[in-house]
Amino acid sequence: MAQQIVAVRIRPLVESSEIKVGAQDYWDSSSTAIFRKDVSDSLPFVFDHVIGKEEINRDVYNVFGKDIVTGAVKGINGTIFAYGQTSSGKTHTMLGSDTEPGLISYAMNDIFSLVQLATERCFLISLSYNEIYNEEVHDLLTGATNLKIRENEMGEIRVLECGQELVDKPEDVLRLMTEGDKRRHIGALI
Ligand SMILES: Nc1ncnc2c1ncn2[C@@H]1O[C@H](COP(=O)(O)OP(=O)(O)OP(=O)(O)O)[C@@H](O)[C@H]1O
Repeated sequence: MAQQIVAVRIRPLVESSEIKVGAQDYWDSSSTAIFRKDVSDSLPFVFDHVIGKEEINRDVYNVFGKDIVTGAVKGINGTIFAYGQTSSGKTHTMLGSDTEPGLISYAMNDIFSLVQLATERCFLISLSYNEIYNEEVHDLLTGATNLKIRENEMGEIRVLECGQELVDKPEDVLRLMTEGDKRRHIGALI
């Protein structure tokens, strides 16, 4: 049975663009809901989890990513998906920064470590990298545009004819995903 967990992550205000111009933090939270501070009787927006602004990417990965990655190595399909408006923190969460690795780094390290331990099985690890923009699917590895998406008889969603690169170490994945101006596209790991 498919399981989905939806969490909202509250990010700190950004010094250079938000604190400097006097932006305020309007949200209070509990462990599963967020509320507007400035609205009396604000209705709660409820999620499976609220990730507080003090939590770093490693905490987020350990709570939300690790089980999905461990499951994937055992053959269970899994997706980690960051969704949100511009500047909400998708790239920070998935890719990270020079000072803080993102979920993709933690996931890749775990995948390659788990695969090395599973000596009784053989693994082929490949990367596809697609962007959905204005309802169109683009291939960020090959440059192909307007790819088609189809569901197969197993109920799996596939992007048709998208490029694939074989990878044999975690660093290959980050290099392929960040060379050129691709850094801005990152929001999901499937
Ligand atoms: N949890 C966090 N802690 C500290 N800074 C964060 C956090 N999340 C995001 N930021 C900062 O907020 C800013 C916007 O984040 P980010 O670039 O990740 O947004 P995005 O959702 O990927 O935006 P876009 O859709 O425009 O690409 C960046 O300066 C980033 O460093």
